[in-house]
Amino acid sequence: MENTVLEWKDIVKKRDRMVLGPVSLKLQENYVTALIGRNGSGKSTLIKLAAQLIHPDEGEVMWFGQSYPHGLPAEVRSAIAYVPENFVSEEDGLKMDDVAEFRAAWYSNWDWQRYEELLHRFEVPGGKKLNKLSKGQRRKFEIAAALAIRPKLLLLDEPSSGLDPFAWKTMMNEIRRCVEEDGATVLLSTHIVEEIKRMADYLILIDKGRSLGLLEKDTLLDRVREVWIARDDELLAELPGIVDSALESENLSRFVTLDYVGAAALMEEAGIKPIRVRTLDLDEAMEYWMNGSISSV
Ligand SMILES: Nc1ncnc2c1ncn2[C@@H]1O[C@H](COP(=O)(O)OP(=O)(O)OP(=O)(O)O)[C@@H](O)[C@H]1O
Repeated sequence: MENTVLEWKDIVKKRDRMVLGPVSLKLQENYVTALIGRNGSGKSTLIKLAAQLIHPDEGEVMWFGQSYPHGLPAEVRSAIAYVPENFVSEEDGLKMDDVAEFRAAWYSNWDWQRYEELLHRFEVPGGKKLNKLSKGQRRKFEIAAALAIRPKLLLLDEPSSGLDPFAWKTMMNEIRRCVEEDGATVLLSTHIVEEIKRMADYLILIDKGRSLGLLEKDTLLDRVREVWIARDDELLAELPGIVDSALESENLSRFVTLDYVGAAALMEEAGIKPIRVRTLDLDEAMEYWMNGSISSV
């Protein structure tokens, strides 16, 4: 049986102009899950709850099967790395190495070799104060420091923001390495389809503070198809999961279904063979999902 590393259980968090939740979601061990959704939908709020930077108004967050409403104990906290979207200003005037020393003392699994190696690969100049780093360099430092913790749970809020393409590729490889070699579980919020394609095993879609569910990426791709058949309006009206349809010519219909297995079974029953079937790209499939068209499994 798979282990649950993180769980949001009936979570409600009230924000100025919106309410996140109720949300119930679980992350299984050793997978990468991408949080997707429009700006302001609640992705960072969910991640901050997972980092216990904020507390829910209702419900509870569980880490490794337990809730800690009065604060994460040191051994649990030291298994969790968090790279925020915006960095804390209290550390601005400190030198990188001093911040690293501080974190090394705090996190029991801190790996100096990994930290140095990552800074070298990211080409971040050593010894600088954090506020003297460029935005991308600062993010590289934070990613290196997060990975140096050798976390069991890695929380990344839009990690690629401001990274150059070389650093972006290094980051993606290193995150996968962290999952494959260290058995880490990763949650990252992103707007970048390529990042989801390359890294994510699962997707969570957040829309206006609500979860539209958690789907395996491959399941999403398997479900959605664009199909062309000889015109049969009666059959088309019965097919499941139709989200888009058009008459291409007098005798040719085209439709998109979110339940291709169900649609194919009905077509077979009716003795209709599709003329053409197209698998959608991830960004197209995600767009249908975002439009509220697919429920989670
Ligand atoms: N500290 C806060 N206090 C009050 N409201 C907040 C706070 N932080 C965020 N919000 C509000 O909560 C909502 C969700 O914000 P959140 O940052 O979680 O969205 P997001 O999905 O991460 O957005 P983006 O993709 O733009 O980063 C927004 O309406 C935002 O204005």
